[in-house]
Amino acid sequence: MSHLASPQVSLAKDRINILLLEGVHDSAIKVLQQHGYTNIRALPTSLAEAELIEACQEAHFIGIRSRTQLTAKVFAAAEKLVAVGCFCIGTNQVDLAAARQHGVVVFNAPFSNTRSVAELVLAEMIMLLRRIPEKNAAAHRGGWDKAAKGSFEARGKVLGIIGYGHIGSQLSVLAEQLGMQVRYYDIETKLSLGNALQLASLSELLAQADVVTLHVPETPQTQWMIGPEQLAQMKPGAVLINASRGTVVKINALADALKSGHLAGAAIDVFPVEPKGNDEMFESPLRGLDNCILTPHIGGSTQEAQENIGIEVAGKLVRYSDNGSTLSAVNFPEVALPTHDKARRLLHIHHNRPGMLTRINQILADNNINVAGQYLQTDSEVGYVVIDIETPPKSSIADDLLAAIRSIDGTIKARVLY
Ligand SMILES: NC(=O)C1=CN([C@@H]2O[C@H](COP(=O)(O)OP(=O)(O)OC[C@H]3O[C@@H](n4cnc5c(N)ncnc54)[C@H](O)[C@@H]3O)[C@@H](O)[C@H]2O)C=CC1
Ligand SMILES: O=C(O)CCC(=O)C(=O)O
Repeated sequence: MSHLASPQVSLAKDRINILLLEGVHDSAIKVLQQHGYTNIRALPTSLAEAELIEACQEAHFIGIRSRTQLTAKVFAAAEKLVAVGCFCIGTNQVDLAAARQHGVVVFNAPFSNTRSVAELVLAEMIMLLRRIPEKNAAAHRGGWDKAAKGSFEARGKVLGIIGYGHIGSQLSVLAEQLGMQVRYYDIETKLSLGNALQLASLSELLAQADVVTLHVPETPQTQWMIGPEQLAQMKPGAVLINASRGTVVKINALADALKSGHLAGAAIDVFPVEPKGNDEMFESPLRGLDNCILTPHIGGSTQEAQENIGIEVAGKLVRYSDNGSTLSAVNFPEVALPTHDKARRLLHIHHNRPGMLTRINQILADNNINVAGQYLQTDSEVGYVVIDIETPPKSSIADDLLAAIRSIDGTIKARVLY
């Protein structure tokens, strides 16, 4: 087989199409441009599935936040897609398994907006303990509720944190500065910061806390974890905060607990169904309840967080595109790679079956190609091998060699970096 037919088998950067949705911060665009990626389409909103499928046909990289649903159907249609950047923490809006099956690597920003969420929750906690939402609403209507009844300091109160990860643990430290007693429940054993205490069960936490706040990811185990039974276990007059995911709390049950007065208040940032854009009507059984703070999923929406997330996730996309590194990918075997100045780099994503590497190496050997370095990581389903090629020299790896490697049964995707 000749490997000299055509030297150019990877795309020039100006032919790589990048689609950014949901108002991803300009910092991402700057990073991409600084690295030579100029073909960027940035939209302020999310897209519904049919529009998304159309928009994805030509995209090599897509950037989203929490609204865009990247379903198996979208991945099946997005033939050129190489990687997805979630410019947020949560990746539940992406069918990660489908992405992996199509050889699409997914990245996120695991902590850049966590301080913003912790600060918002801290503020809401104080507002709720002081009954500010209903006093504020009354004042807007001309009322003047100056009573101290039902208003409390945060000092000395018990804060119950469900999910003691990046957000929950930062909140724990901030709340202790206010003199609160922190208790938390997590399915993992965690390092307790300060004087925080890990409790053995959710029920114990619900029974003890004056303020309950949720900081868990969306998983099958967290779905509807707070329903009528759990709300009934909370202390009368306690307050609930949810800035995690809308599927964690049964919203009708919460509305009932607020209307009955069993709970004194709530602050909710995330909802089972959220509008796709700023112009779509927000519907919720919580609307109109004065003791409930409603915010439009803005826990992480600060200038600082969005700018940092833009830089972080765009950086991960650039690194994968330029260098092949999948370090910190959420759905893919992680491979950390050195630079490849003196070599061409072949990236091969395949179903994890015995003999894949042997077949790739056989093709390289048949073509008298010398391997300078080889990196392999696999998980139960997918293998990712990166091969640095020193000989033949840079200009002589060609279309037919890549075609031969792509034709190995079990190949999902293969590309070459120059
Ligand atoms: N409202 C907003 O704008 C934002 C919302 N989020 C949401 O907050 C969630 C948490 O964020 P981080 O603290 O950064 O995540 P993290 O992954 O650092 O922490 C999550 C914690 O929850 C625990 N956990 C998982 N399942 C659990 C269960 N069934 N019961 C109890 N604990 C459980 C984990 O062990 C972990 O310690 C994210 O997954 C995301 O959905 C994150 C950022 C912004
Ligand atoms: O800012 C966003 O779009 C989503 C924030 C969020 O929920 C997350 O980071 O998981």
